Amino acid sequence: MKLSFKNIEKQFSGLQVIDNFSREIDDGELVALVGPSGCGKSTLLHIAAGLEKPSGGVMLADGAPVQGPHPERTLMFQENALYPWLTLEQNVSLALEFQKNDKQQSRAEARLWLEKVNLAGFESYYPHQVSGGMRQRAALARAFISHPKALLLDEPFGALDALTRMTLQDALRQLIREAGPTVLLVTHDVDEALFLADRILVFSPRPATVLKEFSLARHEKTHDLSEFAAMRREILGLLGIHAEQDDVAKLIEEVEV
Ligand SMILES: Nc1ncnc2c1ncn2[C@@H]1O[C@H](COP(=O)(O)OP(=O)(O)OP(=O)(O)O)[C@@H](O)[C@H]1O
Repeated sequence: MKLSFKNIEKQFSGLQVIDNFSREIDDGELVALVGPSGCGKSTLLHIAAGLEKPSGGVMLADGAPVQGPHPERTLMFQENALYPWLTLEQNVSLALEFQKNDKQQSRAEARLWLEKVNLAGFESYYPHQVSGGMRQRAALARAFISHPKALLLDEPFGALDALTRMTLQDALRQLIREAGPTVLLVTHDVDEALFLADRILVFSPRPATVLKEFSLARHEKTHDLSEFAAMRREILGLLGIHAEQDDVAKLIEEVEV
């Protein structure tokens, strides 16, 4: 699905959050949105999802104006939104049952998707009985089961520790390769953006405008991101973080773990 942001403006009670944002996101492309907290990244995702209406400009999905939410454009949040009173299988299956699919068939398909995200054997567990990483795996299965044409991911792994985040990034990349949706990814983790994205948009503080765009398409990537060191430094610099500060932040993170 091609997503087109055309001269998007957004204000909330006089607060200008998005200022004339225009970009085309190609079918099957993964674009990461990186920027300071509160600059308006989630607002852009909500506009693409049809949850918020722009104050100006137009949002198009495959050339048609976005009028509201649609299962073709699936949003996934950081805090997994699994229902605590349903098992993992029921949670994943629900995405299909909502679309009036046959219940037994939906359950069978949910089991297949849970297997794809390495959760075979945990179908009848409740969310509180599994780890945060496992809950996000289930949330990924639920996001992919209805074969969305666009996936809108808002800090999907932000609440996880660094190691779990990496294994989830691998799982996400594998699912994307198989299913080929267009993906918009909001992340605070520059390494996550470098690892997953074909393109990175770095935003200014509010109102969000694009400071710089980085293309990473056609790179065969691993978690060893040393070939992107210069780009990483530049992105962090645009965000006002200098390498030494970043190292200190990492050190603090390690000490806290
Ligand atoms: N529904 C809303 N009503 C009023 N103000 C809103 C609404 N949604 C967002 N805002 C405001 O718009 C600004 C941008 O919020 P948004 O969540 O898009 O930022 P963000 O870049 O995703 O931030 P973060 O990285 O911290 O999640 C904030 O000042 C926020 O308070």
